[in-house]
Amino acid sequence: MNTYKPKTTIVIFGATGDLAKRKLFPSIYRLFKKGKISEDFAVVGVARRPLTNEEFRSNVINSVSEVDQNCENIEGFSSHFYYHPFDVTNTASYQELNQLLGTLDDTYHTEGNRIFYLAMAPEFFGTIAEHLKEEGLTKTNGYSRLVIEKPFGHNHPSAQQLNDQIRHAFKEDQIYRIDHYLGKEMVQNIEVIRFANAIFEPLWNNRYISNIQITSSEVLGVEDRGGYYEKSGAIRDMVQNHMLQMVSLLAMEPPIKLTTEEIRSEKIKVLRALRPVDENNIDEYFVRGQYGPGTVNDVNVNGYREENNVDPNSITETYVAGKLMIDNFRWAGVPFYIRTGKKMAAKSTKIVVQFKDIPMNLYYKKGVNEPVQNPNLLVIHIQPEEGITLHLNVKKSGQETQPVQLDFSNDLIDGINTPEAYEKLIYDCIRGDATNFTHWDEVSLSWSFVDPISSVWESRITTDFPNYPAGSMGPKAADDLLAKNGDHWWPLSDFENKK
Ligand SMILES: NC(=O)C1=CN([C@@H]2O[C@H](COP(=O)(O)OP(=O)(O)OC[C@H]3O[C@@H](n4cnc5c(N)ncnc54)[C@H](OP(=O)(O)O)[C@@H]3O)[C@@H](O)[C@H]2O)C=CC1
Ligand SMILES: O=C1O[C@H](COP(=O)(O)O)[C@@H](O)[C@H](O)[C@H]1O
Repeated sequence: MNTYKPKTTIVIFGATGDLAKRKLFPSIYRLFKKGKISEDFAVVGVARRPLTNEEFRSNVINSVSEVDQNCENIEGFSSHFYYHPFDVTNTASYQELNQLLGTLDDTYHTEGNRIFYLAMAPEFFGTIAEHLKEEGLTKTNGYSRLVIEKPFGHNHPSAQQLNDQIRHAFKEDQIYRIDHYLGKEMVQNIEVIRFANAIFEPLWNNRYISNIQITSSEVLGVEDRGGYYEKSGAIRDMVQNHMLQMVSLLAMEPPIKLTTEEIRSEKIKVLRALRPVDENNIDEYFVRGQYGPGTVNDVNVNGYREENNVDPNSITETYVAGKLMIDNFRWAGVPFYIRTGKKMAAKSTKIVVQFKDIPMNLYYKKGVNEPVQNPNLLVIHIQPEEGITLHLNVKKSGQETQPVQLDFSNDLIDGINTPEAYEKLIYDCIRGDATNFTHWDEVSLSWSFVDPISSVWESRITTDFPNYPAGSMGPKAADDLLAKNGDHWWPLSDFENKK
């Protein structure tokens, strides 16, 4: 059993915000409840609104209680929380914060270990990082780590500028860029499924795999984030980060060791091998969509253009489907299809690995009654359910076959909900494991891939929007994208409720 319990002070910038309330406080609590962090920890909340320590602690208790029904020792937990109100653009306040951190280092014996978690709007990331260095908050006997939320830039130039700014204050190995998909249990399982199973790795290439499909569909729309989303769209919001991260985990070569450097280095090679898409070939590879009014779960809902803080003539895409080609030896000729969108029929993130048909299928006869040929599929269920399904063919009667499924459901093994992504990522950061955070090179290559696509879309005014009704699985053009290759999206409904 791992008995190492790291000691640290976590400073949350943006401690009165939505992310802190919904994800960060409950995740830190779960680590505390499971005994994964030592009693020697403190959390300092920073934001502008004037709260006392007691009021802040009460907010923490409320937010934890909302997601955790069984809040043992919540008072004890909240006693580790302190609140320090200030405007992060105010230089003088950082010195006061430093004094507080010095006191907490002594009170909690944290050995000067400090994590600065930037849960604030991105325009503050650079300023805060610079102030932390200039005002001496990073100069301690322990470690100083910077956790940065998304979005990391709006495009390559702005991401580069932000990176240069934070690199003045923190070295690359002190920076933990969050991609919360990398904290999901089944995303972390991709490597294990591939590299710990003799039956998969030998087949994991263009000789045996026909195509790989990654779907991340959402039922929710843009909610109250219309202002942000208008400038982002689905390509920046989901493709540049989460979707490309899943592609790189699925396509990377086996790392020589399971170290942060080796794993990241293999992922980076995948991103370097992505076939560039530009104005000359964009329609061959990418499709965009925007939801119109429709019905979700039997409720009539607005279209995107009717949402708050959205331009009534907006051409922002709320859906993207793409065919990604990885031009390397292993994957030449194998399409990686991705699709993601808001206000779709189901909340679901799934990966479907479709294997090639066997060279001569004795059981498949074209002609009368045409039995369906069922390719072998490996389905990785990321969310809401977590597990793996392997689709095989077995004997039905006579010379007919029928598809069957071998299921592994993660709930059955653990017997409890799997940990929140944020809980795992915060724990990794406290322990200094940056494997499930993105290196600058990954961020940079992802923006380089996505930028030409978004600039073409922004420059080409589409008259087609809205082109899919809320509650559907996206525009027809996304089906055509695969049909051109003789492929089709595996319907998510085929994989639901099978366990
Ligand atoms: N919410 C979510 O689910 C997700 C959020 N993110 C990212 O996390 C970050 C935070 O998001 P979210 O929590 O939703 O944002 P919110 O708008 O809810 O919170 C912003 C926080 O920043 C504080 N703040 C704003 N201006 C200042 C200032 N000048 N000085 C000090 N504090 C300030 C606010 O407090 P006050 O007004 O008291 O100053 C508040 O605590 C963003 O980068 C977002 O993109 C990423 C993924 C999911
Ligand atoms: O980063 C983001 O992710 C969420 C989807 O995350 P999930 O864990 O619920 O799949 C998305 O809604 C949001 O727009 C985006 O910023």
